[in-house]
Amino acid sequence: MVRDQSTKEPRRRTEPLVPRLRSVRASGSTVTLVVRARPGQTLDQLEAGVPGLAATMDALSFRCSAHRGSTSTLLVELVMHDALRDPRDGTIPDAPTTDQPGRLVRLGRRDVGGTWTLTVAGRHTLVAGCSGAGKGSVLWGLVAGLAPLVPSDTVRLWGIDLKHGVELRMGRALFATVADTGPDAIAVLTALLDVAETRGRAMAGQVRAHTPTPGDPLHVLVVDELADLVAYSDRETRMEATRLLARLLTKGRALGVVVAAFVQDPRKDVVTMRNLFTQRVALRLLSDQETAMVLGDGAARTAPAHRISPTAPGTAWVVDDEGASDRVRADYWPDPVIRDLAARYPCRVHVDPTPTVPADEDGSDRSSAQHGPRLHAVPAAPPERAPRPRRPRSPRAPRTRATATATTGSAETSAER
Ligand SMILES: Nc1ncnc2c1ncn2[C@@H]1O[C@H](COP(=O)(O)OP(=O)(O)OP(=O)(O)O)[C@@H](O)[C@H]1O
Repeated sequence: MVRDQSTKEPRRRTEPLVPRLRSVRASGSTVTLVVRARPGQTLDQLEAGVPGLAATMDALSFRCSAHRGSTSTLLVELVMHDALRDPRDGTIPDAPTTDQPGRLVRLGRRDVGGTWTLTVAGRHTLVAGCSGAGKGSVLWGLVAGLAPLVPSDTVRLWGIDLKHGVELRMGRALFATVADTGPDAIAVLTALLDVAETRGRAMAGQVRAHTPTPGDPLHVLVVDELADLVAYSDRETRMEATRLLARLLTKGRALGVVVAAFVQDPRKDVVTMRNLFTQRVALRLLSDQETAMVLGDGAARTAPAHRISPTAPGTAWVVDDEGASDRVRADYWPDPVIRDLAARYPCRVHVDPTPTVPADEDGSDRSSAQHGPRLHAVPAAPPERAPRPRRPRSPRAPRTRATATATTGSAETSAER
């Protein structure tokens, strides 16, 4: 028999190579698929098909990762309804979440279920979000998670808030210092660099990572609106702050000196040292370019922070160490709760951001006073200044149910905006 090659060959070549669906599991708001590549297929090819699959299934968002580290099997989590829709208030922790200071700080919820945590120790954190995106929720969640270790000076919080200290002074007693002028901010950065230098010398050849203990703390610098410091202040402050901060970001991590910075506008001319931050959180952003700037190339597709609804402040996208993205929502911290938090966990070391005062020798700051940072440490809580008036805070209830998908391109459309 003569085979008709002209009709059969082309059809065989165009047959799609369908990956094998290994399992499907529904739980809570998510459907989890395990998909195995066929011979010749790669995980990247499988991943490229997930946005289409999610759109077909009307999923709100999706998350994919290599299944148990496999190079041929993909785990796809499709989020079918918005578990993060209703806002939730933060609660003051009674104790640290782990016995490792600065690890697993609880910030809120993940849309695939469970708690959203961040590790602050050993990482520099950049949180970006447009005005009203809810940066305050992430900031106070982070501070609250560390707060139980503040009174024992196992964690020491430093603040820079050049908007007259309006945000950070709400919880002023938690902080060893809050700098609200350019020169004070430079003094704070200089002092923290001194701490890092001193520790670096002491640790050389002994240990590679600092372990916080009472009196020899994990130093966490919280910068509210980074652009005020590195982009919008006077030229001298801007240049010096950028230089000091870049040095701190380069050497501080293993030495127990970390930075958590918050910024509205992540553009390159605003935050030149973006890439020195080792973990990033993208709250609502204004464009897919901003999403890529904060979370990295390709993130606009898998972690579309520019599509977060303005009616859901505190919602963010994060990308973990393995490149998997997560939609999360921070708990909300009303002003009275922040004040209670500060009253419950006051910092007992006051650092006076006046560069002219000589270093303290009384041993109250073993990590830094020995080698004389330019700031003055006293073993007492600072006198509380009356907080300056700020915008009233009250949680925004969502206006409509989110119908958006992270995948279709038409997301969070008319109903939301
Ligand atoms: N997690 C949250 N849940 C519910 N509502 C929130 C949440 N976070 C913030 N909000 C609401 O959104 C408002 C704006 O939040 P926030 O002040 O934190 O934004 P922001 O990003 O710091 O803005 P800006 O840069 O303009 O100061 C709050 O006053 C509050 O009403």
